[in-house]
Amino acid sequence: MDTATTVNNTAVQVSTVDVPVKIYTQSLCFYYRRQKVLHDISLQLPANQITAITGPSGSGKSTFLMVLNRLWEEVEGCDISGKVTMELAGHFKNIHDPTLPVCELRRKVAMVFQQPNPLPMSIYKNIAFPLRLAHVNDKKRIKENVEFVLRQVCLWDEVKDRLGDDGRLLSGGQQQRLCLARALVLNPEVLLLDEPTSSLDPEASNAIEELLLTLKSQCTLVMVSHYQDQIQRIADFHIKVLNGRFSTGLDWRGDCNQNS
Ligand SMILES: Nc1ncnc2c1ncn2[C@@H]1O[C@H](COP(=O)(O)OP(=O)(O)OP(=O)(O)O)[C@@H](O)[C@H]1O
Repeated sequence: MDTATTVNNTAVQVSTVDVPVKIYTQSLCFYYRRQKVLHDISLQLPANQITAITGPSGSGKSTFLMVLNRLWEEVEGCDISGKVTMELAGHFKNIHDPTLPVCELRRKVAMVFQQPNPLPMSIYKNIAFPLRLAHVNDKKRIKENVEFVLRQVCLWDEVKDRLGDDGRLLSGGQQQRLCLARALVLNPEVLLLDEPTSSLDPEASNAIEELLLTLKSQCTLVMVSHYQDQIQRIADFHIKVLNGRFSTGLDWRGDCNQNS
């Protein structure tokens, strides 16, 4: 592995390779009820790459993901300082800019959680719901999109005859793939993944890893993972966290071209 050396406003330079930046954090700190759990994080996340975040339990990995789509604002007693800038629809924006409504940010920055969280509605509606929220009303288009993303996450064959069943009746692994499909249906620019394969069997896990590699062409992936072998297989960059402090540079997988 190589280590990132220089950063400017448009690219992370890793050895002799320049990689465009999608997300900057500047002096980012995060507090739960005044307890500081993220400490002064300034880093750059490369566009259209998979960046893996690893670290011991409780070190702040999930909290960092929640900052990137402002999900922390739904949790009582939290506070933040510093700045997060993201390239969205071709423009760099402070994600806390009042001109960027949080619902619009979350459409572009989707998240899949460690614990699958299907909505209390049918399998079909779980996927159609975000489309409806985004004012997509064309039933044919919704149907096509639902099928497309369910195929993408290798769930279509298992659920095509029971699309009206409650999503919560699926197995844990199926629920995880359903939630990934729901995250993908609005074509996010950034996909945040918190242990995306932790509830999957090896076959489903391999299929999802393959999918994540293909998604690099359409979005930037930031993935928390405890699995070193998974990081070796699919991540391009690697950031380590310890007690809310992030390693200063990105470790770059020298053989990342294998995953391009
Ligand atoms: N809602 C909350 N209120 C108070 N403290 C919290 C809350 N959520 C998380 N924490 C604390 O913040 C710190 C970081 O938690 P976080 O969930 O981000 O860690 P993590 O690295 O993702 O852990 P894991 O690998 O176990 O999922 C921990 O000390 C945790 O106890």
